[in-house]
Amino acid sequence: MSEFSGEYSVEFKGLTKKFGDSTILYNLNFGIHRGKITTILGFSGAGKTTLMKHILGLVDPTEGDVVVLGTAINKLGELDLREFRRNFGMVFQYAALFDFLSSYENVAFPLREFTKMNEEEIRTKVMGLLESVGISPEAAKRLPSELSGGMRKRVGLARGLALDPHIMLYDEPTSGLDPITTHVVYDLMRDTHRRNEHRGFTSIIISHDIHATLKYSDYIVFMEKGRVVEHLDVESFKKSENPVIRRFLEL
Ligand SMILES: Nc1ncnc2c1ncn2[C@@H]1O[C@H](COP(=O)(O)OP(=O)(O)OP(=O)(O)O)[C@@H](O)[C@H]1O
Repeated sequence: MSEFSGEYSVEFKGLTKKFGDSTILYNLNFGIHRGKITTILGFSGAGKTTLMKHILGLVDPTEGDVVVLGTAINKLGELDLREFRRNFGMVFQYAALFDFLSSYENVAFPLREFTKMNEEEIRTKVMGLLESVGISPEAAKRLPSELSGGMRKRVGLARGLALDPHIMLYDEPTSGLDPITTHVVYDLMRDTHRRNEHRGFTSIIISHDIHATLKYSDYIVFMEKGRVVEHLDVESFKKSENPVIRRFLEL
């Protein structure tokens, strides 16, 4: 595991991405603060998911570098990249659990895949993780189809945390949830962050949800058409006079 201690967990250095003739990201230069919650906000098609894919090394920059925990991830070979991805935990839009595995087995999966832990160690770790996200031992035995949407997100979060990642990535983590469950999930994300922030744990969230973003983020990166319009701490963001931001805030 990385002992990285720089100011930014992720740095985009002159990142440009083109698909064919269309430019999707334009010469981005900024850093995502280590130990903080940063939300990437913007309208559909702004390039948020493409940016996230660069952080994970799933797509290569057309120009520039993406430096994660001090390593230019776009320069790693396949094997090193696979190992490096242990630094990340991910929670995607639809929780993306394995349907045929119980909650317990879903959380145990990365431990079986990537560690040499024995069954007893796995049990202790999985039950601790499930407890930390509010999943009972009884619910641990259930299949995802037997859980509510909010509970599936909790299990997804527990699974994302299994390998003690340095960076958690959430792509639209609450889409499809009702407003109350949305806030429960955000509370959980924040609690998870606070429990781990002493070790530089960084949370990066992609969202359209302005209200949750203002409530839960430390920093906000607002993107429009492949460019960063503002990158500010949340209090400064609320006061931004930028007309694009004002329009978004008034929605
Ligand atoms: N593999 C690809 N090939 C071609 N174009 C792509 C590809 N991936 C994304 N794009 C285009 O890049 C632009 C940005 O897409 P992206 O998914 O990053 O936006 P987004 O901000 O995440 O949007 P949303 O909020 O709707 O998910 C879109 O116009 C999309 O069509």
